[in-house]
Amino acid sequence: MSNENIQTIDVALGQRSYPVWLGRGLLDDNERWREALRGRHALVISNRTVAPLYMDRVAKGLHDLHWSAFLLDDGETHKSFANVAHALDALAALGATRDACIIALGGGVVGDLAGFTAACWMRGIDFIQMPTTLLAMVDSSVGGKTGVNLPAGKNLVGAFHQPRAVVADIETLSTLPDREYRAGLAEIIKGAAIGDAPFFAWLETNAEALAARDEATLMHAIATKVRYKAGVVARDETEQGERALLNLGHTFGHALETAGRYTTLLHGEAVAIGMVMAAKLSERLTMSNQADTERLEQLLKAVGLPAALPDGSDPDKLLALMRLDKKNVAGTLRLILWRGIGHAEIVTGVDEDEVSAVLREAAWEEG
Ligand SMILES: NC(=O)c1ccc[n+]([C@@H]2O[C@H](COP(=O)([O-])OP(=O)(O)OC[C@H]3O[C@@H](n4cnc5c(N)ncnc54)[C@H](O)[C@@H]3O)[C@@H](O)[C@H]2O)c1
Ligand SMILES: O=C(O)C(=O)C[C@@H](O)[C@H](O)[C@H](O)COP(=O)(O)O
Ligand SMILES: [Zn+2]
Repeated sequence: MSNENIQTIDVALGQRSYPVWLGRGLLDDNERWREALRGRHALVISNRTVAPLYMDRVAKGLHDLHWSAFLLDDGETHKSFANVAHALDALAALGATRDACIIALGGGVVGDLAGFTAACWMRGIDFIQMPTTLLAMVDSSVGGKTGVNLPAGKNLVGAFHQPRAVVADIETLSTLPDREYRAGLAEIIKGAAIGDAPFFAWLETNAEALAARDEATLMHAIATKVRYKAGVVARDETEQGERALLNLGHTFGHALETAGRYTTLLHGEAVAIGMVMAAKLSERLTMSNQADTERLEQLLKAVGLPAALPDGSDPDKLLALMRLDKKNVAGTLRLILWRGIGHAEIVTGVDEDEVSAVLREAAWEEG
């Protein structure tokens, strides 16, 4: 297969560096991704929606290996500890040795769970990310955050475990439902909002083309976001500092997802709303201005994302859920707040009364 139009973005982590390949037809290009497989065992983890669409292409590249598949039911609720145990059982049934490789074929749910399974089996084996959603291509497949949810909160169990390669075949996006596609745009907008004001302006100009899935525009957006995230991860792999900025909107967003028992809002939608809440809180704390909040809201709406709290949101419940966020320290809220387009900041000891006031106002506006 020709290398034309395939972009390679490196995640520079010394001996654990890996490529993110981005382009059309990559699932069929097994000569390329087979190099990341070291042993003779492979477990493909996917789900019941994605496997019928794309498993055949991956299977062609595994024909001479000892491999099997483990399929999740579809949905965020299946990113669970119980399913990690089932995936580990599948590795045992396969007779997987330490040189085995897990292939994650699907969206972020599959990728997070497969990566965590890889981190656990025999204290850590290889895995390859084959993201099939926009969100997974621009965010979850890159950077090695793996894990699962608990009923008490999002991603409360997990490990940092980097993949050996990311194979982002944009052809797979042709079957992705619109709502899921838009959810992926939220994580692209997030990257621009945190650290790239010119990219934010470019997104504003190209919002219509992006919403219409224009391929050249989309390729530019995906590559820009992946390059940005790869840089942050290379500088701060385990979130000792700067990487926490990638959590803009997530303390609110994860609380919204958990409050809806992982069934009402998609992750990207929750992050979109969460970013607006973070912007409003930042405005209230005089860190940013109303004009920038409005630009953020406008851009999110322009690509079809929600920007307001869902009907019936309970501010007290959301605040209680935010108290279990992993960024918090010494019992105080540690949030990613905003200095305006292109600038986010980690703020420790945020006053809960201020957070509560923003949530109440937002819930009242919706009610
Ligand atoms: N690890 C990280 O750094 C990171 C970053 C962002 C998000 N996440 C996590 O990722 C998850 C969200 O990922 P997601 O948005 O990809 O959701 P998802 O994995 O649930 O996939 C979205 C939906 O699209 C379907 N699907 C996937 N690919 C398809 C395709 N090509 N054609 C048709 N349907 C397809 C899936 O079956 C599912 O129904 C959340 O759990 C979130 O916490 C992790
Ligand atoms: O890669 C990161 O770092 C991120 O924070 C990316 C987020 O978009 C992603 O949702 C991540 O899973 C959140 O991680 P968590 O540490 O808040 O669980
Ligand atoms: Zn996210």
